[in-house]
Amino acid sequence: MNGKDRKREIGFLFAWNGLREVLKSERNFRIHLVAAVFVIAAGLFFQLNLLQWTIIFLTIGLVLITEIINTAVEKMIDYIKPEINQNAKIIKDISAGAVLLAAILAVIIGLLIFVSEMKETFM
Ligand SMILES: Nc1ncnc2c1ncn2[C@@H]1O[C@H](COP(=O)(O)OP(=O)(O)OP(=O)(O)O)[C@@H](O)[C@H]1O
Repeated sequence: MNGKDRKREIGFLFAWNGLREVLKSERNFRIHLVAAVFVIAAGLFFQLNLLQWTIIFLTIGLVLITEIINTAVEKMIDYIKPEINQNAKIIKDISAGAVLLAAILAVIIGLLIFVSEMKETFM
């Protein structure tokens, strides 16, 4: 393996480490993951089409990725400004706001897809 490949592999390992850290330390991330598993199970039950699956996976990704970035922001603020500080508060609140928005969008998209599927299947 040449130096460039080795560097790329190490970079990948660091990134993987980051995901493991979020999984280990963030309860909300684990809750979102469990929710994603339920949504995928529901998708299999209702036999979603290609477009619906694409939207579902994009939405799951949006929620998980915003949660990961929010965690990075929180950890960065805790590192550079561990004491009570108004700017630290605003930065964390804005970052948490991104997760909230993604979660609200996910609920709306989930309702749009699954309510129409339920109507077709059960009514
Ligand atoms: N250094 C700080 N100075 C002022 N307010 C802060 C500070 N740190 C956190 N806060 C306030 O507390 C809220 C919660 O921050 P915290 O870092 O505990 O995140 P959290 O929402 O509990 O996230 P998690 O549960 O994922 O760790 C922030 O949104 C902010 O309003």
